[in-house]
Amino acid sequence: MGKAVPYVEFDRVTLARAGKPLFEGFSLGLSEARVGLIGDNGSGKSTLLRLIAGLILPDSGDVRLSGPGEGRPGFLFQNPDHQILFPTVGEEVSFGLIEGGMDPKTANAEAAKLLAAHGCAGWEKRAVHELSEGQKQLVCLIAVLAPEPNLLLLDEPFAALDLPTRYDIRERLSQLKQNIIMASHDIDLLSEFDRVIWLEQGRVRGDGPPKSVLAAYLAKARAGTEKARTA
Ligand SMILES: Nc1ncnc2c1ncn2[C@@H]1O[C@H](COP(=O)(O)OP(=O)(O)OP(=O)(O)O)[C@@H](O)[C@H]1O
Repeated sequence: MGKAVPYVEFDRVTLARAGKPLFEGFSLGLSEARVGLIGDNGSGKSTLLRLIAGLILPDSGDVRLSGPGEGRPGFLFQNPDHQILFPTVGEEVSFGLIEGGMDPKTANAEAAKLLAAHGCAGWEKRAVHELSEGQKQLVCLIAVLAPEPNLLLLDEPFAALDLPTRYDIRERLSQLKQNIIMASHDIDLLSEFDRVIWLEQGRVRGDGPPKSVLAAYLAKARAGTEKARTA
């Protein structure tokens, strides 16, 4: 069987953040439908997702998107408050459709349909600031999916959610047809992915099937805890 063609390709990417090198000659191709990113705080997961989304540009090298990576990816941030732009749920969901060229009246009707399809019928006029964190995250997910992006980039979208909401959104994600690249600390969720990449200080420390990469990451984290206890 031939090697799958990557839909995201980092080609010798170099990037400094706050004057410090983070990625140096970083090359990586992604061709799997569900790719997980794991790594300690500050290892570069969010920055990698932002590079893929084109929200930041490399200092040198290229990030290329093709095939299922083409078009503007949908980006779900860790904190819905960093994502939400509008006062009402309806405006938030219709925005991406209007931006994509749909006339506002059709976009509003479409937004209402999408909300209803996700169990949020009649939410159009609701004020976003009155929603719970989980409800906000759900609205963000519906808004991100509305323009039907080929690729979804998810930056620890479950961190602030209670368990039932986490399972609900997780179930919704598992049914999506889109390719997904997700940064997460949720070992259970990542164990269902096709490939997991372990980042450490802007480098790939582990890469492969979830079972082996997650086991190695956990072992390293536990060893660190052990060392701290005996120091
Ligand atoms: N906007 C920014 N300006 C300057 N430095 C930044 C910025 N964003 C991130 N960094 C730095 O880049 C490095 C990687 O950060 P990044 O947010 O990509 O890590 P992460 O793996 O997503 O971490 P976490 O798990 O805490 O979300 C860190 O050293 C961070 O301080």
